[in-house]
Amino acid sequence: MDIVVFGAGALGSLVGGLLAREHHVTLVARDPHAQRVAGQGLRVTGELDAHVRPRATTDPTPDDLTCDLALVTVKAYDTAEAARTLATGDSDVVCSLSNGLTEGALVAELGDRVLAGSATYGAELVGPGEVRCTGVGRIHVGELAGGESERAERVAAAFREAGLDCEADPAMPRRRWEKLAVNAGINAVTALARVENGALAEGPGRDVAHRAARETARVARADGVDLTDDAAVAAVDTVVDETAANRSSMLQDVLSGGRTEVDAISGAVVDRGADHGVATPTNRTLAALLRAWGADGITE
Ligand SMILES: NC(=O)C1=CN([C@@H]2O[C@H](COP(=O)(O)OP(=O)(O)OC[C@H]3O[C@@H](n4cnc5c(N)ncnc54)[C@H](O)[C@@H]3O)[C@@H](O)[C@H]2O)C=CC1
Ligand SMILES: CC(C)(CO)C(=O)C(=O)O
Repeated sequence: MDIVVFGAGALGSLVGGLLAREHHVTLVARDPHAQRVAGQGLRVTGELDAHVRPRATTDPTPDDLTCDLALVTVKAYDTAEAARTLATGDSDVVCSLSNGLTEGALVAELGDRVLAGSATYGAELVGPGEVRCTGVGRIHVGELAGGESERAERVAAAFREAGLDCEADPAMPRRRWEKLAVNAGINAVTALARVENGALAEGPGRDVAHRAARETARVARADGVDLTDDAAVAAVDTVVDETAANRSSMLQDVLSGGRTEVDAISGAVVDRGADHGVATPTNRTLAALLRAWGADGITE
């Protein structure tokens, strides 16, 4: 398969690097990472080990973006710009693995080429040309509206050929909301409390994460998605357990002084809740604290 990974930072470099073991992969990244990958290849270290030579570019032409599959792995707030650039090429299918509710921005530019996706692999960019796998997770792809999908099956099979754990999921809307509940709980609380995911296995952080997840499930149901409070809480507990040693991507953002995805995660739960008249006091508080940090954040 010809695959473009748009936004090859931590997650995109890990997934793109693993896909390059079997497929023709182009990473759209920023320098110095892109330059190092183009010159010396990409090293995958940590829980997985590979040295691959995908193409890498900072400034893709429409030809570079013409492919069987475009994977979007930018931060949620960069999705709209990524979609506008991808629209200059001719990709058969576009699938985002970003956290948060980002599909709207993709569909606005790319229409029915868009599939939904979610990933629970853990990735950290060590430096130019090297990405560390901090957790072997799973990828799901499927139609935005749900249902069986030949093209999602094709994408999942291509991922599996390259040794990634990937399934096509006919219940993608529910899975997306479940992942949102996980991120609303884990990412926001670990970023504010400055703890690894495993710290939410017990204690006061666990309770806040559960409240945020239950609120997200209530909003999901108001949005027509069948996600129970218990399922959302169980999903948080499972991810806490499976990724105990991970620093969530939002904690990594806070520690590096970067921008967080608060608008697409806690903020999206609050906004969708308001649309449906569902109260979301925990997510509202978490979003306000994250935005207060973002406005004037201390990183040490
Ligand atoms: N890192 C992780 O373990 C996981 C991350 N995610 C989600 O995946 C998404 C990406 O996360 P990370 O990889 O951690 O972020 P990241 O910041 O490491 O990677 C995003 C990359 O996209 C690049 N980018 C953005 N716009 C670009 C453009 N126009 N041209 C070229 N490059 C561009 C940025 O320079 C950056 O390197 C987020 O939504 C995150 O929440 C989901 C699961 C796990
Ligand atoms: C699954 C989880 C919570 C892993 O840390 C994640 O999605 C993230 O860090 O953004």
